[in-house]
Amino acid sequence: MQDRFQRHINYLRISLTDRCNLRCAYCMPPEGIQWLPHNEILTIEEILAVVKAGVEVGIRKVRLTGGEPLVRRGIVDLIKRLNDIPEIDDIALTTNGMLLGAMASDLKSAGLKRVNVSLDTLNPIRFQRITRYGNLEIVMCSIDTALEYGLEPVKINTVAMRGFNDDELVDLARLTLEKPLHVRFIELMPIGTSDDWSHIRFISSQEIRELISKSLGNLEDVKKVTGSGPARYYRISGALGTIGFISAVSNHFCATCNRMRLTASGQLRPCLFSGREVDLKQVLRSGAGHDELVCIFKEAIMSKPNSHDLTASWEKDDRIMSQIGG
Ligand SMILES: Nc1nc2c(ncn2[C@@H]2O[C@H](COP(=O)(O)OP(=O)(O)OP(=O)(O)O)[C@@H](O)[C@H]2O)c(=O)[nH]1
Ligand SMILES: C[S@@+](CC[C@H](N)C(=O)[O-])C[C@H]1O[C@@H](n2cnc3c(N)ncnc32)[C@H](O)[C@@H]1O
Ligand code: SF4
Ligand code: SF4
Repeated sequence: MQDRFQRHINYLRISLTDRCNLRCAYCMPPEGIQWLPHNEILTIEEILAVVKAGVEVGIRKVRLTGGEPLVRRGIVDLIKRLNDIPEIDDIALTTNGMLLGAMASDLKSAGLKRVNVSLDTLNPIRFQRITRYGNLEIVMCSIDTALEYGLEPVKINTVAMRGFNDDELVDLARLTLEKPLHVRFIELMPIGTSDDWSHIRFISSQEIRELISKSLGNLEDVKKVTGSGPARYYRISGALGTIGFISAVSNHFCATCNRMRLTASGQLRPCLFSGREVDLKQVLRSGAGHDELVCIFKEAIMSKPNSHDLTASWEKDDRIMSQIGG
């Protein structure tokens, strides 16, 4: 359905858990956060009830995220059951890649269509520094496994950070020359937990683009890479994959926003950067039926804000990506 600003809303991002097996420095403190108790997380049945209500108001694409969605028990079963909903035509996953290699076969058989894998550096020491518990080799193998199983398009999410990976952005872009990968550079957003990883490290998409085209030549426009997100895509001449830019800060894409979010604790959230949420968990647990859920979903879509300007609210926020469902 359309919201008040004539945007077509068809995409639901579902956070399966606030937990994670890594602690990326820009996302979480080293000790982690206060995890939600299990009974405060939506069950698989409850998630499915929300998706079925979403389908009635036009949801056709779902993305499973978190926290780290692959640490959530029952994810394979959930994907199978999402795949059984005829109206859902795209089931995607955003993951840090640590468990993806081992699970790729089951995920594919269950009906997962494609994956986006986070990868901020190609240097093993830096990788461990930024993720604190991650292992670069495992993640690189997972990316190859995802390609082998046809979980395509395989997209790589790279947060660009000055003084951390700005000297590697060209090498990351080069990954697209030999493999059909879609490497997306994401602008660092001011919602992490540490001042060391805040606006002082911000690099704009335009600066990254200039850096890459200086080294690798002109970037050709690419019209479409399968997906529902806000990235703009380009190709290095002759490359198998593409390069994308997610300019959440310098050039927000709210005018074409197509999404709603469901947090792990069951809040339906119309906008990543607006605290307004509807408590669906309470509604579900007080015995609401399908029609009531559909009504609430509709109202939440109609309450989506026009936009959110991150440059105007650069101050640190209490909420972090893994809690909202990044
Ligand atoms: N400002 C803003 N940023 C978003 C939003 N959704 C995703 N992002 C950013 O884009 C990054 C990549 O998102 P992904 O989870 O890989 O998914 P996507 O780009 O929406 O998905 P596809 O294009 O369908 O593959 C996220 O980590 C966020 O940094 C949004 O609604 N608003
Ligand atoms: C919150 S994670 C959840 C899914 C999974 N754990 C992963 O890392 O892919 C989703 C994406 O958000 C990005 N992210 C987290 N904090 C961010 C920030 N402050 N600015 C920009 N992107 C951020 C991560 O790099 C990752 O690509
Ligand atoms: S970015 Fe993803 S992998 Fe890294 S700490 Fe946040 S939720 Fe975990
Ligand atoms: S900031 Fe809000 S309105 Fe803008 S693209 Fe993200 S979710 Fe949509």
